Amino acid sequence: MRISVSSDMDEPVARALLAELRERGHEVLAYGALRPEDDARWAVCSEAAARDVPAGRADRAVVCCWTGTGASIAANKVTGVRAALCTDAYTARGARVWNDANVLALSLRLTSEPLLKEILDAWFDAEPSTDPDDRENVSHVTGLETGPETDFARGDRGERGERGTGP
Ligand SMILES: O=C(CO)[C@H](O)[C@H](O)COP(=O)(O)O
Repeated sequence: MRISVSSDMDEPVARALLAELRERGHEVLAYGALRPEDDARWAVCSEAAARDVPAGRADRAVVCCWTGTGASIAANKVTGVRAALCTDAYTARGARVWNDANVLALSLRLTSEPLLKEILDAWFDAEPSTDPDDRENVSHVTGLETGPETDFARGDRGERGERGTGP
């Protein structure tokens, strides 16, 4: 696969991520502090890496910052991106299976190199669920990017449940 990778900090685990992806046979496009002269602000480099996915320049992206939060927020603002901040392998697997996440966000602070490998194993091994309920959730999230607020989100009682009717 071709993977876009960004980090706002030139940390050992970010370098390990590049090396690990290349070791696994992926082509890597680096952004931010991982590329000379690039803009390393977390908002900017995360956006740049994430944009490669819906644009077809990359199959997936991995965006990193110290907490992982800013990188995931920036990536999720890009239309067509479903970015998931993952701090363990179970979450990374779930992000692929249930969320069909196409961007992985990582915390440089929390991700050790052994944990990084576990997260990448889970992230690349898992496939999106074909369960109709899971696909409907993914479609719903995709629709939020441009669509109007749904009755369900407004809290109207619908056939799906009672959300919004509590105290
Ligand atoms: O975790 C982050 C954003 O979510 C950043 O990595 C952290 O805030 C450091 O950024 P800066 O060097 O710009 O202060």
